[in-house]
Amino acid sequence: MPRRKEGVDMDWGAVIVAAGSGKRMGAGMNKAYLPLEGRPVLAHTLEAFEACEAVSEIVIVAAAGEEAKAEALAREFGIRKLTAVIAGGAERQDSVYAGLAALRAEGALVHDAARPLVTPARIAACCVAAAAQGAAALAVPVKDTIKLSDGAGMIVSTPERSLLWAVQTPQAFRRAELMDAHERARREGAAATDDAMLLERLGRKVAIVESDYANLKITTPEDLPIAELLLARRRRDGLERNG
Ligand SMILES: Nc1ccn([C@@H]2O[C@H](COP(=O)(O)OP(=O)(O)OP(=O)(O)O)[C@@H](O)[C@H]2O)c(=O)n1
Ligand SMILES: C[C@](O)(CO)[C@H](O)COP(=O)(O)O
Repeated sequence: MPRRKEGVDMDWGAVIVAAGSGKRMGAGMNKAYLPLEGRPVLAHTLEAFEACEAVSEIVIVAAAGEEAKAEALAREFGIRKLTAVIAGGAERQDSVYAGLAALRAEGALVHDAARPLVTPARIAACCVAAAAQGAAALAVPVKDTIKLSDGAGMIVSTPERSLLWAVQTPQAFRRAELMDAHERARREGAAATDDAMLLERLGRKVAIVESDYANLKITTPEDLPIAELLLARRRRDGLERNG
């Protein structure tokens, strides 16, 4: 059990969800295994959590049939905190739920494998905020003006931009509370594209922790060269993993 960290009064386990099919990337494979600066996207992601002192265990949620591939990758890149590799489900929500069941730590971090530029410092900041406020999520202020549509291509309204945040991962929760929220959503047929939604619908507060725009999600083809450039800039600025 790692020493309790200043400001982080609980131990944290990470659920790294890597069971998607990467349809929008169009690579014909799981984008978690695409090369980024010569190493798989998933390797970059795992290394950040391995390097974060607040994190004591890592569970990888792999696509069915890719469990051995994920485990071999974790071994190749020296991920010693790995405690389980399990099969994900049809939706991201199902994969997170499956990963939570394999986690033991009191605190649960949920992170997209497709966000490889997260840093140990940002992970730790999310843990500190969640330990203090119950739950927290990394996010960045929205830069564009966002429109709500009628679903048929017409603008309906413009939400106040100063109140809008583009939420990222990790998102941090007390594991038992997040598991309960997932179980209630499954019973009630509630779908969620992130985990904070599952607490919001129960009236629970989730704190915003300002992140950086570099913590992008590798989603469409242009995201990989952007991530390469961001990594090169981080290396040039000497930030490496501790930014
Ligand atoms: N059934 C799913 C769907 C997504 N994810 C994971 O959730 C993260 C965010 O999902 P997304 O970017 O949508 O990944 P994909 O579902 O692979 O992308 P697409 O929607 O383009 O197919 C990714 O790390 C992905 O591997 C998952 O574990 N299980
Ligand atoms: C969880 C998330 O990354 C927060 O922005 C996002 O909702 C994932 O969406 P996806 O469609 O599953 O990539």
